[in-house]
Amino acid sequence: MKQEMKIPQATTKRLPLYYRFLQNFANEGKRRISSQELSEAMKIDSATIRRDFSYFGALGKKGYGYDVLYLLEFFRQTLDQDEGANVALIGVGNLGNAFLKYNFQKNHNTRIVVAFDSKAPHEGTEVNGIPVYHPDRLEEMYHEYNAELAILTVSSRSAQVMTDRLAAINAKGILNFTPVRLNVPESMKLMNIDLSVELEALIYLIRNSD
Ligand SMILES: NC(=O)c1ccc[n+]([C@@H]2O[C@H](COP(=O)([O-])OP(=O)(O)OC[C@H]3O[C@@H](n4cnc5c(N)ncnc54)[C@H](O)[C@@H]3O)[C@@H](O)[C@H]2O)c1
Repeated sequence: MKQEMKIPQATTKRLPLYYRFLQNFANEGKRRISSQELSEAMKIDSATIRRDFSYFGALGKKGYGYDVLYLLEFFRQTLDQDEGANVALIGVGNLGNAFLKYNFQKNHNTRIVVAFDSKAPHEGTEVNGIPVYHPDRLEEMYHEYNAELAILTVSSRSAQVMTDRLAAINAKGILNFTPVRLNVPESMKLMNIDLSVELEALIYLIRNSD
């Protein structure tokens, strides 16, 4: 992202969501939207939306709401939607296979360009048209395919080792699906995705709603 200011991770995570909803509104021909309308569509409270938007400067006007096309352009640039990113997938088991079969590009400019699995042959194979190599070739192929970041779906015992190797080749970020709390250098961005944590949060919401 181009932004230099410190934006909370929770806000960052919502940006692609805002972008998608704004795209829908724009496609419907809507040119103006209030935080209340966005709130109802996205099921996020309007105070959160206003606070999120405030990190990017005063994007809305009182009594007018937000200019949909302006916001869309703003988020598109902020999220680098034009450029997209090349992603490497490390670990092609149950989860990794599902990611290779899911076409990210339908919604985003981001794509998995190369994958690695210890069961793959040295010369490589293909899953859904995406090359899969043995991890012996990580350092060589990561650069060959211009990967910027990695999705980590290896078994727990390999998680830190592969993270260290990714750090050594200056991978910019890791989306970590393993349950391991990874040590990464400061220069590397890390996001952890844990379905059980998300599920617990949902259960909490269900139990505590009136
Ligand atoms: N975050 C979540 O919500 C969630 C959900 C399910 C599983 N997981 C985690 O995701 C990971 C993958 O789960 P899975 O069910 O796909 O497991 P899996 O055993 O089916 O797949 C792991 C794959 O990693 C490969 N691998 C192991 N070491 C490697 C290395 N050094 N380099 C490259 N590939 C390597 C294995 O050959 C295997 O194909 C696990 O750590 C699991 O705990 C997370």
